[in-house]
Amino acid sequence: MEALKQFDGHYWKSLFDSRVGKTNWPYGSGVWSKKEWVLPEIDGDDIVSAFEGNSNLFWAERFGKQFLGMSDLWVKHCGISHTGSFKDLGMTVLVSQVNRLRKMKRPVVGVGCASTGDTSAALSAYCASAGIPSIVFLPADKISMAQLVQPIANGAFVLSIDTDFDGCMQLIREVTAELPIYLANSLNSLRLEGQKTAAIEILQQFDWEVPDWIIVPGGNLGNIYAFYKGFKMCHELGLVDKMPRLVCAQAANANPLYVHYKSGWKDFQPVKANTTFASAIQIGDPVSIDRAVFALQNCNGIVEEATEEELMDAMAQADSTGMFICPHTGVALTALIKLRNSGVIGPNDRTVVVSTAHGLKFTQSKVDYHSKNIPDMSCKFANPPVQVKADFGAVMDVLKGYLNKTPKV
Ligand SMILES: N[C@@H](CCOP(=O)(O)O)C(=O)O
Repeated sequence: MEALKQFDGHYWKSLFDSRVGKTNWPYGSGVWSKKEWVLPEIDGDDIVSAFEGNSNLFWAERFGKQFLGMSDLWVKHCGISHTGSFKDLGMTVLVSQVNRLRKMKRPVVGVGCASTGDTSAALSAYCASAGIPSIVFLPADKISMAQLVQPIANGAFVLSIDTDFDGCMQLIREVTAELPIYLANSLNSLRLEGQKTAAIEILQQFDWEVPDWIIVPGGNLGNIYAFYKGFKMCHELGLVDKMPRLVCAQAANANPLYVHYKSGWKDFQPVKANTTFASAIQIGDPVSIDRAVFALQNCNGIVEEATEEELMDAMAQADSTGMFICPHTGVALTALIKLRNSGVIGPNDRTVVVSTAHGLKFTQSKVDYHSKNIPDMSCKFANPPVQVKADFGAVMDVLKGYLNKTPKV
């Protein structure tokens, strides 16, 4: 009891030994003694930090080395922003322009968009901030709860329509042709002017050295063109001496660009987009198809696709290295894995994967995966919580089993 009062650690060690047995305990006894807890000095290589300085650029060291044998893999987290996706970059430009138009007494009664969740979140937030009415068309039951609540909370006029994103897009185009509602989807080039700044920022973050590869998830396809535009502008200004190669990554369940690419860019055909965990890119008839094809053709680009199992496994693997990404970034990482495995992307190629939205918008799919609650998916990287009685011995037994399986330092 004296030891317990002093709380010097030895009490806990002896209790542990008596419950689970000394012999299997892999660590030295010193780990429990107070003097071992004097902190050693650390040097720069020891520092565990997600981001370089203040930026949203993450060196994916563990994911790159452990899973792909890569030394120079980076993730650009565009979802670490006000509404949690890259859409903020373009929407601030567009809504600012509308603000100006309204001050000039131009007849703009509101701003509207069709959305799979992120565009509507950004539009509604910036409009609310400026006091401009926003109108959003959402496909009923096809976006995450976190995304649905964003425009609702921001006071947008939300129409939940019994169709898919392509149906909503068609409707908002017809409506904005009739009413003075300003269309905020990415066919509006103001959006792309904002989004292209992510490319410029990447170059700045690498001190104007051009990465070899940029991998971007693609749905409505405005963003792949925005990245092209940003890199192209810097190239033409002489800030950099070459273009990176762009890879557009699609979900196999919504892959019109991939099919088009595989056909050698023959006639484009829209597809019926099937349900995908990458719900923000569940789009079969992308509005920016021509611009995306132009961009990819002009930078020796590639299109890849990811099955549901591939994208969920890639997301889980990335999360296990501390990333907590969205399923769309899982699509982009799958493209990377495929291109790395086929040798197209080399071990030392500087590669940037664009993470488009915050993982917290997609917790349900992560919960389903880690609960192994997805039909026809083995969920091989699932990490379900362990149910255990509120009893010291039971907890210690479970911990012993776990610690015996973990790599020893
Ligand atoms: N994924 C998008 C779909 C619409 O995109 P946009 O960039 O063309 O406006 C979304 O979040 O709504």
